[in-house]
This record gives sequence, structure tokens and C-alpha cells, in this order.
Amino acid sequence: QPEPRPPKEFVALSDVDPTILQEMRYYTPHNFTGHRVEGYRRPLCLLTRPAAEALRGAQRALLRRGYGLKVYDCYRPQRAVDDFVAWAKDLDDLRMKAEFYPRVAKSRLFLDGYIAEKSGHSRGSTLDLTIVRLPAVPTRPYVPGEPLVSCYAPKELRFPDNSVDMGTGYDCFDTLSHTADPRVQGVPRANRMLLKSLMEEAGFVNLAEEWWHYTYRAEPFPDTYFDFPVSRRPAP
Ligand SMILES: C[C@@H](N)C(=O)N[C@H](C)C(=O)O
Ligand SMILES: [Zn+2]
Repeated sequence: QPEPRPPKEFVALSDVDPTILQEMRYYTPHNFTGHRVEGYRRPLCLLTRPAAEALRGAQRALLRRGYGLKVYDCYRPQRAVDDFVAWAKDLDDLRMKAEFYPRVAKSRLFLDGYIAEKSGHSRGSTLDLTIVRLPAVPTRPYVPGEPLVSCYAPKELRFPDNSVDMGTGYDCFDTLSHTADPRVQGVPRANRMLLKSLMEEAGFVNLAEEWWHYTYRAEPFPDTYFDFPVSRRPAP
């Protein structure tokens, strides 16, 4: 049985805006599961065309200020979500807890809204992203088994990320990641609010539990959860 390919309404973000940086975490073991997630065949950001074009608008506004966007996750196949669900059932696998959910019980991650069994990402118009000061400083790869540092430690102690300081790292499952958490003040709060205002201006809506998660309001597939793997469309 041949694998389903991306429908024609989906584009590679790099074809729409090659200036947006990409660090596709679920293609790598540097994520809350500690393994490459099912369905990520390539380190690619796929989105529906309207969402990608709207994102290009936000990027243009940011480039004028000497900053740019970096995406961590875009379209996420349902099989990847199912992989998250299977991982969550194994309560003994706490490999990545010390970095990604030090204060939250693994059994609470779905209940507390940090991961969804039916995710907007699978509809193709949701993405996780941050802001990077340009020129972007190169980052190093994560080495499986290396000592982990909490995602809410001060930025200089966390795993290196060329993102501006958002108060926590990406996929930090903690109330400190709630976009409007009052304990986050000063520069990190201003950075979150800059991302929020840019993204809202471009037509996206934020998830209150995660400063990095946005959905395009006028998404073309509001009821469809796709399951094709992350790979390029064949050339026509
Ligand atoms: C897992 C995290 N990056 C995320 O996207 N969470 C939301 C709730 C989702 O799974 O849709
Ligand atoms: Zn997300």
C-alpha cells in the first residue's frame, strides 16, 4: 500500500518563505518523548497554503525590526499524535522529564492541555514557533543521554536555543509556559506579547497554555485530521 502524500492544498513553508528558520524538533530526539516521532520522515514544515502565506506576512513585519521567526512544529500527522498517546501510557519512561515537564506528573500532560489527542496541528494550519534575533546564532544538536536542564531554568543555563528569551524553553509543560502567566515579566513577557501581537495581526490565535502554539483562524480544514507522513509532494 503506497503511503498517502500531502494534498495539493499543503505547501512546504520553505517554498513560501525561505527566510523563516526551521528546527523541526519531532524529527529529532530532542523533544519530550526522547525519540523521533512517528510520521516525521523529513525535517520539513508543511502547512496549508493560506496559513503559510499568513505566516510570511508576520515574518515580513519582524524582519524590519532585525528579528525573524523560527518554527518547531507545523503539520503533525495523526500517527504522530498517536505516538504521543502511546508514549504517555508508559508512565515508567521518564527519560526527558527533567527538561520538559519537571514539575508536572506525566499522567497529567494531556489532562492539563499541554498535548492533545486530536491536535490542531493535524489540520495543517497550526504551528509552534518563536522569535530569533538575526543573524541567528548556530545551535548545537542534542546528544541523547546528555544531562538535562529544566526548561524553566534561566535562559543561559537551559539547552542552547537561538530563540529570544520567552521565559521557558519550547514544549516546557509547566504553568510558566501559559502565555499570560503573571510570574513572567520584563523582557520575556515583552517577547511573548510581541509574538502574540504579530501573529494575531497575521490572523492566528494563540493557545493560552503555550506561548509557542498558534492556529490560523480561517483554517481551510477545520474538521479534518490528516494522517499523511511529513514528506515532500512528488514533483507534478
Ligand atoms: C505538544 C505541543 N507542542 C502542542 O502542540 N500541544 C497542543 C496542545 C497540541 O498537541 O495540539
Ligand atoms: Zn503546538
